[in-house]
Amino acid sequence: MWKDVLRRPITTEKLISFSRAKRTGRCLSTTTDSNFVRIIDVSPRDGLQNEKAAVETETKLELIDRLTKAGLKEIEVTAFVSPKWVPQMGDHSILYPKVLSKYDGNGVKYSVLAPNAKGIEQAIESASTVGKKVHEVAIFGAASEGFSYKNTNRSIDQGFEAFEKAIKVARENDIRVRGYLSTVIACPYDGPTSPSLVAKLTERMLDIGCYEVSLGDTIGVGTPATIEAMLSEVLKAVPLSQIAIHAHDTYGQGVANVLKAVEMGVRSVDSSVGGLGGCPYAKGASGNVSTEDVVYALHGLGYDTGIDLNALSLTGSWISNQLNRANASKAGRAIVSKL
Ligand SMILES: CC(C)(COP(=O)([O-])OP(=O)([O-])OC[C@H]1O[C@@H](n2cnc3c(N)ncnc32)[C@H](O)[C@@H]1OP(=O)([O-])[O-])[C@@H](O)C(=O)NCCC(=O)NCCSC(=O)C[C@@](C)(O)CC(=O)[O-]
Repeated sequence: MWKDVLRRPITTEKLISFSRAKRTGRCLSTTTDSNFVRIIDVSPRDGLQNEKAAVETETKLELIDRLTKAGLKEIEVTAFVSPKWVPQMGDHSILYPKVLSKYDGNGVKYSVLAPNAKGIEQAIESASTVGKKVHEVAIFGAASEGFSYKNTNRSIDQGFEAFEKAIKVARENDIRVRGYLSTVIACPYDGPTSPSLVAKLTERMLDIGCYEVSLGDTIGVGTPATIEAMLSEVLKAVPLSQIAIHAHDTYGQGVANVLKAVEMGVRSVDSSVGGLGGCPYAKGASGNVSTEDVVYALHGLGYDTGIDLNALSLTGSWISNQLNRANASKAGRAIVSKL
């Protein structure tokens, strides 16, 4: 029956209703009407993890402080991954307690990335040194075997075994778990990714206990057309409210891809101030889509993000100077030049 319905011309709005109805068994008639888009700034983690020169913990803390003051409500601050794999995140146990002791209770979510139970246990341990709890953990898997092995030394299925153990630890400690699924458009090692595999793995991540899955175009090769094709398939399997988009800007498509996802009803967007970022294990990947560019476009379309674009742009300019690199955000550069 679903195949018959989907063969007919269909609007995005209808598609989303069908997707929800299929999963929930109820018939819903409208798409999301929310005007608010959640922005999850991942620059202290995804943005910095690939920097060759060591970035001082104090610099990371100031970045987090500036993002907080610019109105970000969700910031991914570090990764409890093996420091042998990602040395740049090796200061997680110093940084995270400092973040929690300064900001815990201010209404902002300071989340961390972890690949396994050990990472979550370390995050819990480091938060407990200042009498705090971990705000949220993000686990990460891939929709391609090549990237899964390069990034985490394990197959997709072995990754899920690790996630189940990790989620058990998170549950026992009352910590919400977000999921990342990388290479949802293509993999630098395996080539194009099938949208139906992305849908299957997204559903699997939700089934094991993630509250949301962030779909990552890790190497930024997607276009609005491929993003739409991928999301259309995913939304046949899972509710829109449990999907986020994580775009990289390698081919300059980042904002267009985010807007396509938002047009389709997605209301959770990952981005990185100054367009910082890239994954050390994704050959050819450049920075994340810049938070400034995304916020500028969303505000221009009448969406609300709760973010002060001037303060955000100054933050992008500041961190780019600190890292001695060009500010990759066009909106950020233009805004700062007029301040
Ligand atoms: C998954 C592992 C650990 C497997 O790495 P492995 O070497 O296969 O692990 P292992 O289980 O055999 O253990 C080896 C050693 O690592 C230790 N270990 C084990 N776990 C941890 C941990 N959590 N923290 C610290 N240490 C850990 C473990 O204790 C042991 O220590 P030793 O006995 O040798 O001293 C490794 O591959 C790893 O840490 N990978 C992380 C890679 C990474 O962080 N990549 C970037 C993030 S993903 C990304 O950027 C994409 C995303 C999310 O942004 C979305 C997108 O753009 O698509």
